[in-house]
Amino acid sequence: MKTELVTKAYEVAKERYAAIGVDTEKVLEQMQNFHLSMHCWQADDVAGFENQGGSLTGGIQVNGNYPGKARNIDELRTDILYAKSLIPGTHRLNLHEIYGDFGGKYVDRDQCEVEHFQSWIDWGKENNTLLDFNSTSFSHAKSGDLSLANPDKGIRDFWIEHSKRCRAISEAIGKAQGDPCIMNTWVHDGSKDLTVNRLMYRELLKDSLDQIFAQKYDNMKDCVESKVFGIGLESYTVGSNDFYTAYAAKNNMMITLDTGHFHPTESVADKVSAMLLFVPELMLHVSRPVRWDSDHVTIMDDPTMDLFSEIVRAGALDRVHYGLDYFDGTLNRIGAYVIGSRAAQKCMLRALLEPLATLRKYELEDKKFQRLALLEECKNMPWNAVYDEFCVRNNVPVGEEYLAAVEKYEAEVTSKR
Ligand SMILES: C[C@H](O)[C@H](O)[C@@H](O)C(=O)CO
Ligand SMILES: [Mn+2]
Repeated sequence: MKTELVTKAYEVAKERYAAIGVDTEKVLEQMQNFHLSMHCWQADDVAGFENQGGSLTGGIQVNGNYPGKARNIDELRTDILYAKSLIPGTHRLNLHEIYGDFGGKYVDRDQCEVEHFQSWIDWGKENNTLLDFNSTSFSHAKSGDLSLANPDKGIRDFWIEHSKRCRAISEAIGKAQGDPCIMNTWVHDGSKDLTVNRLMYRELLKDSLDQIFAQKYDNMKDCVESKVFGIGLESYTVGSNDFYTAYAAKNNMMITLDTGHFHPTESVADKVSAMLLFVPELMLHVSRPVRWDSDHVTIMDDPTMDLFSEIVRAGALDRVHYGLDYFDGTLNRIGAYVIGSRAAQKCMLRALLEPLATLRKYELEDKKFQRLALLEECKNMPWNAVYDEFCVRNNVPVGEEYLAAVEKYEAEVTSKR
């Protein structure tokens, strides 16, 4: 696309926004400081490099067998860097423990060490990419239906040890990169059918978490992720939303809001202002549920736009971390990264371009018609010209131009796998 065309459209947009009191240059600066934490697991359908040949378990599922998924650490890194080259701005990478550099050996989950992530730390430095981390309770012989809430002490201790080691790894990553590494704890623990022991499992989970989080660190931050249900674990989830909201509030910890982990009609956007009054920060797992937690690729849909608007309206840009979490094996996986990342950025951009001062003035003056009218007109404002300008300034393809770039990589790289 001709840069002059984009610039021309941006200049018009700039004037239109200035007329409603919005400074697009300031917003573009804010967008430059808006960093996603891209999930490493879209590149290989959550397989990882543990080398034990098992299948994906733990209540999650990937559908599709689109050719060209990353088969090893080098392919995964190359794919992620290519995806990043098509997304404006600078972004973090969110690793799961099973993506360690295990050198072809089988390293069990209770044996993982910082050394298995040293090459990731080096890669992050070389590629200007800060890292986040996740413990991994799924896809293991000891995963079963229960990990940290397992009444079997041996299994529970195994997962407690794993989680403690993951926190130590996160601390080392955070220290090395000079920026806190955010570690997410999500365990799938639950029950397919009726259980008469809801309290006992939750007591066990609470006790496990207390043991895991007893050690205090300076260079990592913890977050805990709830879920409404898992596949094959439909009747009960130990780490429900109520459980983790209470746990995080009591322990002054960060909560992870996965947009696919709530009842379909529940507004995740509405949780932002409620939770931020009681927990220090939020981590997002931006996904797209379709009927169930199906982890479809993020798009610019109403729930995602609402979510980002609520963050901006709450003045909470710096209290939220912006992880993505979807895994779709039915389409080009690099394309999936680009679509989802750009969609999240567009939702944030639209939120930042809202004439909030005017809208709030209308609301306080009880001008309901004016408030609604302006909210409606915002949808028609030329926000897309601002996004295009953001792409130009970051030297990445504008608009649909990235399709050709993804196709080229497919032809030259992934189709040859
Ligand atoms: C792979 C992730 O850890 C996983 O998706 C988790 O965050 C989740 O959302 C499970 O439904
Ligand atoms: Mn998640």
